[in-house]
Amino acid sequence: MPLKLDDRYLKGFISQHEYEGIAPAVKCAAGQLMSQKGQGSDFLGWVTLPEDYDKEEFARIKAAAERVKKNSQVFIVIGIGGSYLGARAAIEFLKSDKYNDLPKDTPDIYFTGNSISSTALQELVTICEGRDVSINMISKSGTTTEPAIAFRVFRELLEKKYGKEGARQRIFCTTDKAKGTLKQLADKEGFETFVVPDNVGGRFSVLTAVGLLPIAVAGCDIDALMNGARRAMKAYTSTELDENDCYKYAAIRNILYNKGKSVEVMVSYEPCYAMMNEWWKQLYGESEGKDQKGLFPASVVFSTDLHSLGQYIQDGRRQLFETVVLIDQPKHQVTLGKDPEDVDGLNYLEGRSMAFINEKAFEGTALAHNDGGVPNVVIHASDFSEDTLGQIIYFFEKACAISGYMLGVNPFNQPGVESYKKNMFALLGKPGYEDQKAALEERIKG
Ligand SMILES: O=P(O)(O)OC[C@H]1O[C@](O)(CO)[C@@H](O)[C@@H]1O
Repeated sequence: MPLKLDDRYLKGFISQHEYEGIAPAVKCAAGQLMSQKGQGSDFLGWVTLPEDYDKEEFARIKAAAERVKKNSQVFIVIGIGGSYLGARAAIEFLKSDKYNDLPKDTPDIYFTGNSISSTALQELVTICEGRDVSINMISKSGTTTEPAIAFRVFRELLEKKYGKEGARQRIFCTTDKAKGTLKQLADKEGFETFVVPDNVGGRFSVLTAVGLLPIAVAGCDIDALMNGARRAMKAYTSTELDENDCYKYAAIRNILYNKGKSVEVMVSYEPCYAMMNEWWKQLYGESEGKDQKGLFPASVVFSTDLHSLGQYIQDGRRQLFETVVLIDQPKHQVTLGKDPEDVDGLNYLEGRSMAFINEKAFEGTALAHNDGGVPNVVIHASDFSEDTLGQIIYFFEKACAISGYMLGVNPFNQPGVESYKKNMFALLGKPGYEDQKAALEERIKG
């Protein structure tokens, strides 16, 4: 079943003539994207990736995943941003946010190199003690500090445990096909490598080896994932808004942004979607937040966060709209039984499934938030299958590109992230940053 955008909770916030008003801008953005004439057009490899991905490498990914499944109890995935969020989000969506704790015949999977916390790193080293471990080091640039630090620690751990040759069989590197420190290191040490294509940016890379190897190690069907993405690629081509929910979502975001909404809150009613929210936040935040423009992407999981951020969304500053992703078919059903004494007063729900209760929670919340002045865009997906996930990924990637072009930014660069890196390198005394060091230290002294 294809994704379905439901606009009933936008009534009173967007009128038909506003869709008509923005339609030419959507067409223009789609033209820029599909003719490859817009800004950042060197990074459009993801557009046709579901069809023209490297089939030989895809087979190698599956073979590597089978080897890891057989010889490892723990699989450590090292990467940050687009080099980790998509894989983790997919595994939690398809399997569970409690994947490591549930019974399974695949390795535990841990993600590291996504912070500089020695506490987090050391805890993971402890978890690996006495267990068979393989590593996937992922960095498109091959130079990012956070994963490089973690890789140094885990490479040493594996070499101590298995010897150089043994470790070599257990280390997989996903990086640029030719350049970067990681590629050089992998070639020198003889680690198996997988490629992040030049024309696919980090946040658009989940359907390359970046996401596919960890997802396959978790026992997910990566063929079905690519099939779903391919179906979305074929489905979202019309430039008519009422025929293309992907472009309609991009249009709605821009209509609401233009009338003063500055924060988009991604809402899910499933805890296993929380990391998909994180993946989406990087996708939209890095793509649109530039030139002093862009919606701020935030996220919540309901009903959990209705008991924390719910107050603000209902009643705080009115700069928000919500995008709700609803998964129609839960992975597991739970139905409420009867308590003869009804001490908890829940007998009125006897025989009701939790999915039904969750649905009523959503409907009640959407209406309440509408009453509080918060528009809701709703996107229905049918289930937690690989096929559906492939569609969701492609839907948000393509909508992001269209939306970014409508906003007038280059959706495919991220110049802003360099600022913290430069300062950190200078403060750490990295060669080449000597001039900035003294000035920064002076500012810190105050
Ligand atoms: O894969 P890399 O090159 O290590 O980059 C990781 C992440 O860092 C960023 O470049 C930001 O610094 C993201 O765009 C990217 O997803």
